[in-house]
Amino acid sequence: MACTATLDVSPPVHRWMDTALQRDAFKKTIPILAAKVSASKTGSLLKSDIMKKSLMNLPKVRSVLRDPHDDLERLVLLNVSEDDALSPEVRNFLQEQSATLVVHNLELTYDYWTADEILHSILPEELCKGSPSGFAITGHLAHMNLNKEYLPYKHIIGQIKNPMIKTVVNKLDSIDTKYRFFKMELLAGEPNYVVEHHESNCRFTFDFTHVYWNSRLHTEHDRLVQLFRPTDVIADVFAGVGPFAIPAAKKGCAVLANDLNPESARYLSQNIVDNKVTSLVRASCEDGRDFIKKVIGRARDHPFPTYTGPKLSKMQEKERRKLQLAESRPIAALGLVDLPTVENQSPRHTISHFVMNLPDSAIDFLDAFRGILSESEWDFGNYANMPMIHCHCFTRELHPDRAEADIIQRVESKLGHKLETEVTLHMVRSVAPNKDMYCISFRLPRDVAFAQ
Ligand SMILES: C[S@@+](CC[C@H](N)C(=O)[O-])C[C@H]1O[C@@H](n2cnc3c(N)ncnc32)[C@H](O)[C@@H]1O
Repeated sequence: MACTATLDVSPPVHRWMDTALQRDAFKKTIPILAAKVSASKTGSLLKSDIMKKSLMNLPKVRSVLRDPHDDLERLVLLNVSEDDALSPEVRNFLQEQSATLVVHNLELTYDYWTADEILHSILPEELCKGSPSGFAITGHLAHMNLNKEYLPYKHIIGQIKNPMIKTVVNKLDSIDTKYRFFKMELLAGEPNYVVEHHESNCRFTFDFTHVYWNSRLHTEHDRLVQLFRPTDVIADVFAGVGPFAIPAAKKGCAVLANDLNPESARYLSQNIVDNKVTSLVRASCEDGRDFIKKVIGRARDHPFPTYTGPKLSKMQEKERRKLQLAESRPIAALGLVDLPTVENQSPRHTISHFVMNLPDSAIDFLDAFRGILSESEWDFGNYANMPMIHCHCFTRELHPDRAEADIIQRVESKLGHKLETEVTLHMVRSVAPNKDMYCISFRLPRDVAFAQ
């Protein structure tokens, strides 16, 4: 709770508020002292070491005001209400500066306090300890996960919002099993769930109630996109509305982006246009398994234009590799992930990376990679280097060694092959007390890709 030396600047307590948030009730007037000095002296007061501990220093509150009665005078606000609270040194210093002490009424209103502070003043005391802190904000929409003990207060909690937020929703426990989007209930504001969200210099539009979006994956999106070279061709099997595909294309990559949810595919197409990457991203709407089987042929038959932007310098390559090693757990027995595969192709027709972010079941799709390449001369020649696979997954093994063993075992069993070289495991986030999300990256074994 905000507090200065002797003043209580916490919001008024209103534990009786139940359904309607009355913002006016949060007005608070605090009489404080101000040093009235000529405008030319304000600098000496503000810079003085003696005054440091006595100056008003509150967020969103201006500490120097014009004197309403005299244009040439200023009021330097102090953090006390009684002059006894000032030390003798401070009083002497103010006298030397010909400052006089006056009472100023500091007016704080609802907007002054943070959502957390307001929550603390309205929730029953026993709920204040672990009160839901803040909101996750996406575009104009704030969403929160309220535990069951907060549910009786959900409507009032929903009303605590800042002016940028037009809609507040509570994420319900149930998640759409097929397309992974959250069911949500409106707590406050307009029932408008189509948001425009900005991330990684890209603009994403989507309907929160019909597609998957998780702002917490922002760093994971960035991490993978940074691994890609601008010359790469990426196949995004579970692309959603494009949080990997669009930023990758913005750096020059060509992307085949797929999602089975027709709504995701529709917003993905809109985002491709809005972000002006139409020549670099192709959207499709089919099952991931079919997409994996067909995508090699699509890139071969309809190549992407050659990358013409600036080349990565040796230095940038080194940095990229360092970053990859720093952020992931190289699986010692298997070696490190090497730099991705294909050098400047002209035009681009060979896939360097597959992204598979469907953590619940992406591993189950890995057998679709068996036989994606044929023994044709073209495939042999162009896939001298196998693509990298970045496959997201969950594990209930919380110890890193056991998580590694569990994930590798499931991946190898689905591929029907041992993972050979260049394997790393990256812990993305903890999604529940007993469930972690990982990304395993590995180079597709040749024998799997060329399997009969
Ligand atoms: C966890 S979301 C990830 C979306 C996006 N890549 C991201 O990082 O935010 C998984 C996506 O896979 C899509 N999906 C679910 N099952 C699928 C399937 N069988 N084939 C293709 N896409 C599928 C869902 O519609 C959803 O958009």
